[in-house]
Amino acid sequence: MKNEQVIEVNDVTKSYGKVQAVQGISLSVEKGEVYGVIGPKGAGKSTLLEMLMGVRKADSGSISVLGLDVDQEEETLKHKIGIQLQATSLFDRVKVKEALKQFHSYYNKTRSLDEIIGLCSLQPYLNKYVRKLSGGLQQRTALAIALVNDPEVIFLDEPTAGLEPQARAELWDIVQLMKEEGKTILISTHDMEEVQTHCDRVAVVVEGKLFASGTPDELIAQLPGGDGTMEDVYLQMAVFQNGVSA
Ligand SMILES: Nc1ncnc2c1ncn2[C@@H]1O[C@H](COP(=O)(O)OP(=O)(O)OP(=O)(O)O)[C@@H](O)[C@H]1O
Repeated sequence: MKNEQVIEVNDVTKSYGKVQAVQGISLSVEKGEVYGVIGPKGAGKSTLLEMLMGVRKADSGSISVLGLDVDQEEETLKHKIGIQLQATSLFDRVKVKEALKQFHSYYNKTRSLDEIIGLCSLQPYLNKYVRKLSGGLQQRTALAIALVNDPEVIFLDEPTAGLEPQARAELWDIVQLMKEEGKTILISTHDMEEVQTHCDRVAVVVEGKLFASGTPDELIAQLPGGDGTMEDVYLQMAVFQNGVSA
């Protein structure tokens, strides 16, 4: 049986003035996958994710998420996806419980707050101000907020950046639980160890283009000698980008 495609991206481009941030990317993501997006700084990862979330409009090409066109059916889609917002922006002046309740009230279809609090182990922090929490707890709060509408697809843009190992592990534990529930997760990260351990498939974006994609094992098999780690894949790709081995 063919796996269900949850995200289909077809030849998408996006420029900011003269900067061609995304230049003709096509990819597809299956239901239940943890799909990593990796690449050097400025490669176009955030721009790509933002277009998939429907918060940034592509210049050309098409994107369908859960069978919905992200441009035409943005309103419907908003209720079916979860976006991990940066904790510093929207809700850092409120307490964890208040932030959760506020976002919970925006949606018709929701997941029980108690359940989300349990999933994200936030019980001890409910009456603390978000901005006073550690980076890891802020990210967990942001992830909890992304789960309030019980989304089928979850977008995480560098959720573990700057976190210590324990906080990273806790965040990935929640991602794993979501995967086990059949959710589809798209995640950008600069941490190749995380990619190798947790991602089912990976898109390598370099200078706005899809340089390679596949499972971590498939990408590693493409290395000279066919052996190594995702760190080696990343280094190889950065070398390619500098034209050394092109
Ligand atoms: N709002 C914007 N206006 C102008 N240029 C932008 C804007 N957002 C991104 N860019 C440019 O587009 C290119 C791709 O940026 P993007 O943030 O998508 O890359 P990224 O791979 O997510 O980078 P990072 O790893 O640093 O987050 C970069 O050259 C960046 O400077």
